[in-house]
Amino acid sequence: MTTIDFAKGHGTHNDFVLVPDLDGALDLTEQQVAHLCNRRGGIGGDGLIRIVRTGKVADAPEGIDPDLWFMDYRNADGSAAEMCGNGTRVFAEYLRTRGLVTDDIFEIGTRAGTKRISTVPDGYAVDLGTWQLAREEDAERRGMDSVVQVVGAPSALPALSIDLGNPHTVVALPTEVSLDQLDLTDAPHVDPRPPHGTNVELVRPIGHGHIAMRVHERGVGETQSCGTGAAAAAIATWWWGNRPQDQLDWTVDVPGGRLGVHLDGQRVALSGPAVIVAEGRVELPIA
Ligand SMILES: N[C@@H](CCC[C@H](N)C(=O)O)C(=O)O
Repeated sequence: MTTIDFAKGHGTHNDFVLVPDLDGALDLTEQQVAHLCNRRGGIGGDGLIRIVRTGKVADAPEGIDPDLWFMDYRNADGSAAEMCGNGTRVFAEYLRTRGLVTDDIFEIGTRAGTKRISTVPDGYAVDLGTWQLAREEDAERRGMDSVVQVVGAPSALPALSIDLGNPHTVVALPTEVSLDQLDLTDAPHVDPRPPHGTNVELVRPIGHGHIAMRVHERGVGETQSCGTGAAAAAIATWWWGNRPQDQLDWTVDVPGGRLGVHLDGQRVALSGPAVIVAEGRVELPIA
């Protein structure tokens, strides 16, 4: 029987199983990740983060310092994802509270490249890097590039696809559709179908620089929060509003709390809390 150390943490209730693998010896299968993330048979989480040096990660992108701590992120179904915004803060909290990092500003490796993290009064801010419109020509011409059908909305809704390292499809809800009436049990249907799947954010404007959203995450289902999703939602709302240069700071309310997003040209930063709630040892099922 193999048992491993774990910790459990969350960022605005987007929750993760953290697995320290300080010497890079663990090779978790999809089934083992799915088991650990299972809320009944395992620890439970929206995703799993293995804490390992970049140099020990076979599929780490080139160009990341091999000594940097790497956020090896997997979704609850075991699939690997390029990026997790809330995960970066929880990862940072683990590194700092366990003495693996002592600086207030430091870098980590991710499948979407090196990310810079800073401690801020309410937690951490992470520079998510550059964002792209996934289908710029369509977006510039029509203000949208796809349509989304979500249970609870009377008709298909226009949407904008944004790449933040991982894929997002953002829908601005018309005034007659409330966030509460949507049923996100199943993944919303996105047309055209994104080649690698997508996270879908449903957004409602609340005020100046302030939006609320719900999210259905690729590889997970509906979650209480998604950091890269909050960034995508703020970017899309800003972009639809003709990119006002006096509105670069956004507050994004998610079911699990509140996140901050700062836009800076083609770059975007995310801020919010991070909490470690438990740690222990858990038995790993045979792969
Ligand atoms: N919750 C995360 C995003 C996690 C990855 C996502 N499900 C994907 O597959 O891209 C966040 O806070 O950004």
